[in-house]
Amino acid sequence: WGLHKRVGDPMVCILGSGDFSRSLSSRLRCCGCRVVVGSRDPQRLPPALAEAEGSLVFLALYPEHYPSLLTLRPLLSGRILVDVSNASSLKQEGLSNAQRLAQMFPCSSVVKGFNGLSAWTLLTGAYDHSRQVLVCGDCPSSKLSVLALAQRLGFGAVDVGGLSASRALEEAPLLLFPSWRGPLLTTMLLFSFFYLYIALKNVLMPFLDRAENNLHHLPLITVNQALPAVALVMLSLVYMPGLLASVLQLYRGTKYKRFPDWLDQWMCARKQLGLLSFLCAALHAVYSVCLSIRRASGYMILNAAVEDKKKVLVWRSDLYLSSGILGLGVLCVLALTSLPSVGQALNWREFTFVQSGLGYTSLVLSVAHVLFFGWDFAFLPRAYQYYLPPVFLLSLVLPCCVLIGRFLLLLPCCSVPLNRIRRGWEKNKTAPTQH
Ligand SMILES: NC(=O)C1=CN([C@@H]2O[C@H](COP(=O)(O)OP(=O)(O)OC[C@H]3O[C@@H](n4cnc5c(N)ncnc54)[C@H](OP(=O)(O)O)[C@@H]3O)[C@@H](O)[C@H]2O)C=CC1
Ligand SMILES: [Fe+3]
Repeated sequence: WGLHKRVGDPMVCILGSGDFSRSLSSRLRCCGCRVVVGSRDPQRLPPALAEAEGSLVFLALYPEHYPSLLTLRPLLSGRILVDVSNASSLKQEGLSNAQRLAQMFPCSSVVKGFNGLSAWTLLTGAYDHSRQVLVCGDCPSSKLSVLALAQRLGFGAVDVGGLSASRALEEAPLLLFPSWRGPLLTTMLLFSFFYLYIALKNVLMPFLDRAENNLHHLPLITVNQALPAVALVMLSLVYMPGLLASVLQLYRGTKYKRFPDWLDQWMCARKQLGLLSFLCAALHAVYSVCLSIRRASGYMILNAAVEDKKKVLVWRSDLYLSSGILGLGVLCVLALTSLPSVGQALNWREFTFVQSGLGYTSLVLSVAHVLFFGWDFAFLPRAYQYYLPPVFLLSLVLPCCVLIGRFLLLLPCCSVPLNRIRRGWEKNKTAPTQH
């Protein structure tokens, strides 16, 4: 406490001496607050609540133990009780933890907050207000005290309304990676589609057709054919919503109308889609390295190069590898700049350059990689066996649409009005006239 203990520093009480309590009290002390911790066990810590003059009392215990505090009712009356508990399961019936607490202590004022933070964040989280504490409660002045304390501890503090909002706050931390759900599902669906498609074309059909047994393709070769297709389609899904938004703005002639919800959500999922695309591309690289070691196919191509006329083969396979490696490298940079700490170090211009400019570069490189790979096959009738076009062709459809769309939007007839719209011009509004 030493240096920080000054008259006038706020006094905060914490009931319960577990993980959350320890982390919270350490942060409070770092920020110049005086802290009193009360415990059930008088041996462990003296119950100093009676002499503590502060009005803020954090309840750092599980809600099923709240009734054990009923004996403290006279001491707690008139104070602000901060409920930091989380829901134990989603879609619970009846009152939230905070609402039940408010019923138990009618003479105290209950404020919900801090429950989205982990004990670890409290201990080590940055003091830069980028992490938000959501607070709700029925008494405005109590809420203000808690909001002020959250800001003092270096968090952004947001008032989300009355105590009726507490259920949502209690349930929110239970959701597992909510922003990743859609992108993960998309990845899995795409992967299943491509995997089954390749299995049908290269394993099942040859077996039915000429009893050829290709089952050994399934664990590695088929996976490594599906992965790049997924990576490529996912990457084009990153840039698709931006194009659609531009087209919509052009069509409406204004940027001041909200996008439809699905487009909004899609835009918000771009970072996750991009990172998952990066993951698939990286896995594809690792798989390919393993496969080529196994096959030693490199030697075969090198041997072929000895014969002069086959040099064109080397050219193509080297361009294929090179564009793939470069595309993956650019994706690496993109993934890195999506880390908050790296992204914050860039200014607005640099960030758009990296995310848009480099993003399209990696899309072009990946498309080139696939084209160099498939160029030979594309014109063989054998590639279209069983009326199933090769996977790389399927995986090119969306990326090519995106690249063509992007190119069209760069033409002056689109880019000039689009830039005007981005600067606030509106189609149906004439300039203000002077009277
Ligand atoms: N840990 C975390 O990261 C987070 C925790 N929370 C919330 O904080 C609250 C406490 O969590 P946490 O600190 O992790 O849990 P702990 O189990 O570490 O601590 C709970 C404390 O409750 C007290 N307690 C235990 N049993 C009883 C009982 N039968 N009667 C009365 N008091 C009891 C004990 O304190 P004592 O012995 O001193 O009385 C114990 O230290 C929970 O509601 C949790 O949801 C919220 C966000 C994050
Ligand atoms: Fe590849």
